[in-house]
Amino acid sequence: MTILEQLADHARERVAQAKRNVSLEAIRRQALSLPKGNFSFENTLRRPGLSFICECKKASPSKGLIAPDFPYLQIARDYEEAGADCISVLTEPKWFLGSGEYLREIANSVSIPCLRKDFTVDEYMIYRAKVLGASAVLLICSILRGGQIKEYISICDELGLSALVEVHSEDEVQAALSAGARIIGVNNRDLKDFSMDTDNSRRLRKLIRHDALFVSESGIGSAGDIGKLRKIDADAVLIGEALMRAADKKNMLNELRGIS
Ligand SMILES: O=C(O)c1ccccc1NCC(=O)[C@H](O)[C@H](O)COP(=O)(O)O
Repeated sequence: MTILEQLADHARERVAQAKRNVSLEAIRRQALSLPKGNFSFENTLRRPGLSFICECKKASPSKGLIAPDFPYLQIARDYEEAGADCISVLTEPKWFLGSGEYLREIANSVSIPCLRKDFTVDEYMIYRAKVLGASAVLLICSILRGGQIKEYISICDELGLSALVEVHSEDEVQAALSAGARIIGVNNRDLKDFSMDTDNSRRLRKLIRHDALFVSESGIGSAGDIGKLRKIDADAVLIGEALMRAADKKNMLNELRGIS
């Protein structure tokens, strides 16, 4: 079983457990009772220039423990102060050591949009994301069927949340576009074997022109990487590990943004 299949299976178990405490109908009602979101994540990415989505990630399947000391609120505030456009918060508990509570607290403490970074396998997780204060959720094409991607985008639309639809191959770009994705994230990491190829963004960029916003994800860690992504007109970059390992995150983000 690949790590991605294990992550998806475990997400299904988490959802089954959560439903024993709060039913799907109850979480749906709770989410719909909140003011509808205003698609702030998507609108932020639509602004001219390259947007920076900065990630709060304590650990990962490929790297193990990345940040033994993880003052997530301070990290999120530092990102915002240093000019991050959005924050990505890992909520997966087993491999990433994330938590929904991190997302809730961060979303309450910053004024920029927050993405719930998790392995969405059930509509329940989208309603929960809204309740936790997220402005966007991640939909990974390779763990969803085409019909599910479309259905989940329409649930996001109902709630005013943005959907970042993640792809790794040409077929997945087509699936994302057919499902009506308005934001497509190209992952440079192959989530089945962890191999990294930052050229994947350049290759798939040609297939995503004006139909959707283009986000390059993973393995981005230098001003040189950012320069290449500016050249292909990426709308946004999603950066995790390079920032998490930097002792001075504000300084690192400034360097990546080209601000000295
Ligand atoms: O990061 C992993 O090891 C990983 C393994 C399996 C599924 C997802 C994984 N990462 C999630 C991400 O997509 C990254 O956290 C995100 O794109 C940032 O990547 P990076 O800048 O390389 O930390």
